Amino acid sequence: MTEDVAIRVRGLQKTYGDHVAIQGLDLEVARGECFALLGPNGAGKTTTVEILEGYRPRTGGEVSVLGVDPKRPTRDWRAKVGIVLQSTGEFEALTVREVVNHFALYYPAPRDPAEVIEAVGLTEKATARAGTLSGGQRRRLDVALGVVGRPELLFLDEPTTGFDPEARQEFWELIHRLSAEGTTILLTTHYLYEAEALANRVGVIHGGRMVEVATPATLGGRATAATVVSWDGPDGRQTVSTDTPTSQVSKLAAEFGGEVPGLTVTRPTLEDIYLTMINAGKGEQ
Ligand SMILES: Nc1ncnc2c1ncn2[C@@H]1O[C@H](COP(=O)(O)OP(=O)(O)OP(=O)(O)O)[C@@H](O)[C@H]1O
Repeated sequence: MTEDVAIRVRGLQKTYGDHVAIQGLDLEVARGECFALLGPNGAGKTTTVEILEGYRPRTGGEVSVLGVDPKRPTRDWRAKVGIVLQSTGEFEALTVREVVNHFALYYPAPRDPAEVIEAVGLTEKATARAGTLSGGQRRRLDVALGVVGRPELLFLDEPTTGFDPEARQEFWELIHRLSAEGTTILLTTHYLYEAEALANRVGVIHGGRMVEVATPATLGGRATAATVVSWDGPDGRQTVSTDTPTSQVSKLAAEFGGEVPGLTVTRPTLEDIYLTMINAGKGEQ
């Protein structure tokens, strides 16, 4: 494996009894990259991530994570990998500070627990017992436990589910800081705007297969998709789909002799593109 690849997956297969959850999935994540796995419920995101984390056995295929097959994790490898699971329910009786301090002890070069608690916005709750935290605060604690070991590679499975908008913004800032420090991040999320805010590239999984890998700006032909120009005309709302929105707007401005009433110029969002891809793939299931 070359040094600049953090995760390499070839032909990954996973079956649960008769059910084929992952069928020949390929994935490559570069070191320092933030990569988001997208896909509908049951697509196979958590299965894939947990195989990469070494928590689920695979049925077939090749997997290398930081140069190690997660089937045979070493202690050194475990220390380099940070994990934020979908939810944790232990440590109810310990305070936030005690839990983070406790986790820091497992790692050779941990971050300062107080700084981590601050970074996830839990300083005011540092002395509260974990069992008394709200859902969103609990999730922040999960994130703190994932990053306290200063991981080279961080797995985040739906990290901001239950976060309020402000907490999500703060979390994104934390992820940007970790990215800037060179941490490789593999994230799953159902929030398309979150993938757009954080990820260098996204991969769409559907029915256990990787449908497409691209940057958020180019997924599904997004960069070249037509722009929709809408305005209020004398006969009601008008809409034009065009590859030359600037000239369309200039023409309208000339027609109206200045401001165009109710003018909007929109490109498809990542969510529009994603939903089109997923709906197109439904017939293949
Ligand atoms: N332990 C299990 N035993 C049997 N089937 C399972 C098990 N875990 C997952 N599956 C099945 O494998 C498929 C993929 O599940 P997975 O949890 O990986 O999807 P996901 O993309 O993470 O979904 P979500 O967005 O809902 O979290 C689903 O059909 C699911 O029912």
